[in-house]
Amino acid sequence: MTPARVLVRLRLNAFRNYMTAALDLGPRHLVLVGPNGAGKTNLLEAISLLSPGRGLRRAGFETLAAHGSDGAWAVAATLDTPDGPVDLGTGSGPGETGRRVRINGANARAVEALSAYLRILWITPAMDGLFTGPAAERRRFLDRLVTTLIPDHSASVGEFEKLMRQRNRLLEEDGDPLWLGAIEGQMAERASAIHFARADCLAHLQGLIAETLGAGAFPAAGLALTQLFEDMAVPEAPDALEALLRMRWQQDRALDRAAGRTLLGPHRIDFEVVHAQKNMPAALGSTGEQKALLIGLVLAHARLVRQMTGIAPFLLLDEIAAHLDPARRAALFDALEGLGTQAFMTGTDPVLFAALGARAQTIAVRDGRFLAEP
Ligand SMILES: Nc1ncnc2c1ncn2[C@@H]1O[C@H](COP(=O)(O)OP(=O)(O)OP(=O)(O)O)[C@@H](O)[C@H]1O
Repeated sequence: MTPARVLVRLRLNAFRNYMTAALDLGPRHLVLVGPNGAGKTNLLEAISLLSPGRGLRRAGFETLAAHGSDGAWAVAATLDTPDGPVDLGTGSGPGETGRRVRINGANARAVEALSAYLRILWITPAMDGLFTGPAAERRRFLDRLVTTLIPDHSASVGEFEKLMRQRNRLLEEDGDPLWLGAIEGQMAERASAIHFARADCLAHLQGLIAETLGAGAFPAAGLALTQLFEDMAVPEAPDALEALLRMRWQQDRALDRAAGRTLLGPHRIDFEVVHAQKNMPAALGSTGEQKALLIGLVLAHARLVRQMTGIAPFLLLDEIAAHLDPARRAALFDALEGLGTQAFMTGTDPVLFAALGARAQTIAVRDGRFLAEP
């Protein structure tokens, strides 16, 4: 399936170990090969910054400029879309801690504006411990998935957390109850939207995983959010959840004051993944099995994003082939075809990508420069 959206040109300026670099691409997948420290992940990170957020390393924008430069960096891309080419760019000036986004030469009002043109999903080695690590990492992962469906979701999570910190401070200072009530009301509004966005995303994903990835290399996963309330079910209507949370936070003020934090809310939720064929928590799988589960989840999500938004998300797959046996690798490459998207993959050994054949363009990277096909 030929992708409807293709990243045809990428330019980097003073971005990490790239001084100036340009890459012209066709509709095929891209495989970047090179030794450790060549700049493969840096290139994926540059592409990831064409979506809202801090990119696949969650790095501070002020750390992205080439070491020893004046602190300015820029990433620019040309995207072929069904409506014609679109120029996208992002970057920071010297000493800036934020970043700006430009679309077809004009400053965008918000970074979320990028989502009208492309969506991006990624898998990196840092996610290898996703199922065994802390709940906060899984929550962040889930929120990133939701954000590829609902671009404002991450901003809502950020606003909720900011309000919650205000509530915690007010509790500590024994602040005005009226003021507390107002903050709890705003928290409840966001918390309800956040909860239902996460739950809906998992419910849709669950259906798609069973349908498309149930058998074979990427085992079907059972997905569920942990309980929001220990003692009662979540009401089905968003308004009812909002009202209930407002009431519970008001009731729990003394408890939360003693604990020094807000004990109840969407910031405490985890999500569980079960290896359905083995009926076993994902965390008990082998390294390769966990990787396959993660890939299954992300590929199913890519399908979901395409179904719900009409945009097939680009996939950034950093060091993806390393832990997969040859059968799973071949299955991954075949699965990419059905998604109708461009994938960008990295590895130190081109042999691992041989099964892609003519479906991919291979570019060698050395010291922040692109070489011809190896
Ligand atoms: N701000 C920066 N300025 C200059 N160089 C940087 C900056 N940030 C990172 N680097 C360097 O960029 C180089 C390439 O890093 P990158 O993570 O892209 O390597 P890689 O090709 O993915 O390697 P590996 O196979 O080890 O994962 C590293 O040597 C790193 O130290």
